[in-house]
Amino acid sequence: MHAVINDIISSTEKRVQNLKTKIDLSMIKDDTTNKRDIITAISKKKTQGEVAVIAEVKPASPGKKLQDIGPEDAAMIATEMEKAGAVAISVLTEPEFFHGSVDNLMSVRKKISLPVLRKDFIIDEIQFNEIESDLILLIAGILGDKLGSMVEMAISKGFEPLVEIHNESELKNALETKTRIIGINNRDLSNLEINLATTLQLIPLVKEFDRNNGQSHIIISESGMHTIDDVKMVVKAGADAVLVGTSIIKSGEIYAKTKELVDALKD
Ligand SMILES: O=P(O)(O)OC[C@@H](O)[C@@H](O)c1c[nH]c2ccccc12
Repeated sequence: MHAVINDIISSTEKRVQNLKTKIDLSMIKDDTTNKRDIITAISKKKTQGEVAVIAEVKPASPGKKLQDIGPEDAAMIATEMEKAGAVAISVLTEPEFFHGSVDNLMSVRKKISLPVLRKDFIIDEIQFNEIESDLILLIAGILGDKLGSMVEMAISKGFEPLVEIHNESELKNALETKTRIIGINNRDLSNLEINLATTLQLIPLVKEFDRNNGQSHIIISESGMHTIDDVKMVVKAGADAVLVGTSIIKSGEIYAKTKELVDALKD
């Protein structure tokens, strides 16, 4: 792990300790009734010849500020993304390194009707009780042996888990869990470098597993995509959806940039 990731995990451990003193167990929700389904939404995009773009409300990444985003701005940005045809919205809730907040997520989920992904560093089940979302990110490289049980707990709490992996051994671990969605992160958490070839290399392994086991995972390519060509490349390789933050936020034209990527397959 890169030093920054270790710092993020330490900071998350403190947040979790703090949550444990604050969250009353009676607050635990297992509300599976009003969840928004991303799997159907993704297949619908495909039949329309559009790219399933999960657009991310991302105020910063470690050491790089993008845009101050409070709850009102988050809702406005997400509304533009929804209008432009995004299939789902990802909202950063990690406060220290990504300047996100659970208030941003709450505000977004109230304003729009797309499925919402909670983007954070989930290391303890108590975090499932912090806020409601449709999907929740679980990072294989961080959870290690705990991945399978965290996936099951997330499901029992009504979340659709999105398990993020970056290499073959993390993928193997992910495929042993009950997750239906695999996110291939093009960013290597050990050096923070981006390489879109990660997606191209790992997709065939998922497909092979699915063929041999009669399963069909949804594959999302995550991070480092900026252009129509980037998106086309990973979709042609078999990605069912793409997760894009930085290039949409940095463009300053949320609607236009999101739409450009949604329409990447049209000419
Ligand atoms: O901003 P980008 O390069 O388009 O990437 C978005 C998303 O993939 C990235 O924010 C991300 C991927 N995995 C994460 C885990 C935690 C926080 C953030 C992330």
